[in-house]
Amino acid sequence: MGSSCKDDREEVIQAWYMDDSDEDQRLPHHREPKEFVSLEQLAELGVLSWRLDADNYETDEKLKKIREERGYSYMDFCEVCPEKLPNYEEKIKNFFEEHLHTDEEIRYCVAGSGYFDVRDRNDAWIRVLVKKGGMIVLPAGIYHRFTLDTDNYIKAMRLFIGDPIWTPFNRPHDHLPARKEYVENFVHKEAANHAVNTAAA
Ligand SMILES: CSCCC(=O)/C(O)=C/O
Ligand SMILES: [Fe+2]
Repeated sequence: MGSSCKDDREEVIQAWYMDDSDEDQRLPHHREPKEFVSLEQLAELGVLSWRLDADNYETDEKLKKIREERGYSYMDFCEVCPEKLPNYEEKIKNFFEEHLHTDEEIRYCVAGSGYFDVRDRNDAWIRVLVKKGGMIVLPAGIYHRFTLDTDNYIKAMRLFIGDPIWTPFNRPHDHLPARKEYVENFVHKEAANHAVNTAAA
């Protein structure tokens, strides 16, 4: 993508490095000065993203193609707000515990917004804001967490390959094969690529 051509995903997905303040988790938690993270940098961590037409998800050919290509046979919706989510307080607390899954976490925001925080290669938190129309895939084995923002509402489509397994493994679970594979593919290999590219520049 040329530098003059803005990536339209940036209108619905933005990412930045977080500060380490203990203030309300729903605040943006930008560093001072702000340190944004590009969608390409997220992809280097295995975090994939798309912009889709959230008003027409039933008939959206782009979503259909992604589901077919990536084998996302399962789909349901998760609405996070006190009125709609059973055991809201407990769920919100659990979502924000740092954890990993043994499969991809695939979320497509069809209304509202929320923050998916992911660890970078050096274990720093990157906050990923996903708004209506944003779809992200967190790879199996990446440490992450989720929180609502101050608007307190998200409706997300959840996708999965086959029968869904939602089990979170709270950190530390470094011995799991999914974690070892993640570290091999996205921490070690990507660190080596980065070193080569930096030396060549
Ligand atoms: C917006 S979907 C709720 C968050 C969730 O399902 C999850 O697994 C977070 O890590
Ligand atoms: Fe998760």
